[in-house]
Amino acid sequence: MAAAVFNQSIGASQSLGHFNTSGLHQEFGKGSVRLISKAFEVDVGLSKRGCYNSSQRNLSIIRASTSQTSLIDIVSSPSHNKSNDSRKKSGEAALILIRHGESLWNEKNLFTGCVDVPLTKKGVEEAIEAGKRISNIPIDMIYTSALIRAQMTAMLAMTQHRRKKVPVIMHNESEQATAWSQIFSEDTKKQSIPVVADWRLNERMYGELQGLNKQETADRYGKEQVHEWRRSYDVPPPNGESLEMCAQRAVAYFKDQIEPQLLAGKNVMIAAHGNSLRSIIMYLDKLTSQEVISLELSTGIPMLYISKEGKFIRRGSPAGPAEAGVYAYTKKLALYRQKLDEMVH
Ligand SMILES: O=C(O)[C@@H](CO)OP(=O)(O)O
Repeated sequence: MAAAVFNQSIGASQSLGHFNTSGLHQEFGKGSVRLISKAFEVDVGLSKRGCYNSSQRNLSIIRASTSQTSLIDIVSSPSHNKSNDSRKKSGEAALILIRHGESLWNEKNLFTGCVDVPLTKKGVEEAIEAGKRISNIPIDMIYTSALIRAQMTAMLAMTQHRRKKVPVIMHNESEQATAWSQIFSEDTKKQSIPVVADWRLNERMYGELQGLNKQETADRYGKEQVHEWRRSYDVPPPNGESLEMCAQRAVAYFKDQIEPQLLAGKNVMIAAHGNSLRSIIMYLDKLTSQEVISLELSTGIPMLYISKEGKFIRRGSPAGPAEAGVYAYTKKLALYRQKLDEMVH
């Protein structure tokens, strides 16, 4: 069984370039928005530089990622695992990015930014569907923005996870909040996934456009002006954040808080927003400020990266929970899948 699963892993690696491009194109082509060809060009570029090549076929066996230290320790100090770094240095970790499902203001075509509106029923369904797609990928840590649409998406997605660990929101806004939300059972902690909510993953602050209708704004100020506000890299909307400004805080947060977890071998899911995730993808995929302009993300579609030795390898969007390729991205994930299967049967 292990050999069979591993062979699938090798196969998935060999056909990765093709899978990635067609998988993403299909996924993003279906929706109202899509991931544009620029990103594929970057994919090919990475492949040419060797990131997707032989190292993929030579994956070392790594511990199944079921162990956890104290949730509070991990969250209060992302560098907590530094002492384990040498053991885990050659490790890989999964990074899942999900843009929240459709919100009530997406539905009304309003500029939303940092206004905190919930998901629509369709958004709820998208989040559940996203959860099915990643239900076999191990998750040790969850990061969301401070906004309810991202938090709902993360929580709804986790209702579908096969491992059935409980996502627990960390409260460190005050000493009392931290003390009052402690868990006193090591077993229960092991069955929990810490969820860290931070404003630095919030949607870009849209300034005086927040609450305005996108179409009416285009009619009033012109299509070009609105496109510049929405998609240029460094032109902010009136009194709001440009993508560059959004990237400064979102990518800094990713580097300071999330990357150390990945380097320590923790599998991470981030549920966030169109523009905070575009900034993070710009960093992961080394997109230029020109290339990121045409990067569009669909609501509720999970995107998987493998973090390996400080590099990020884009693996596209898991097509469905039953698809072998989803589990066979790396030997570690294949072994994890096997463990889950053994638990069920
Ligand atoms: O309104 C917003 O907050 C964002 C995301 O929905 O819009 P845009 O796609 O224009 O960046």
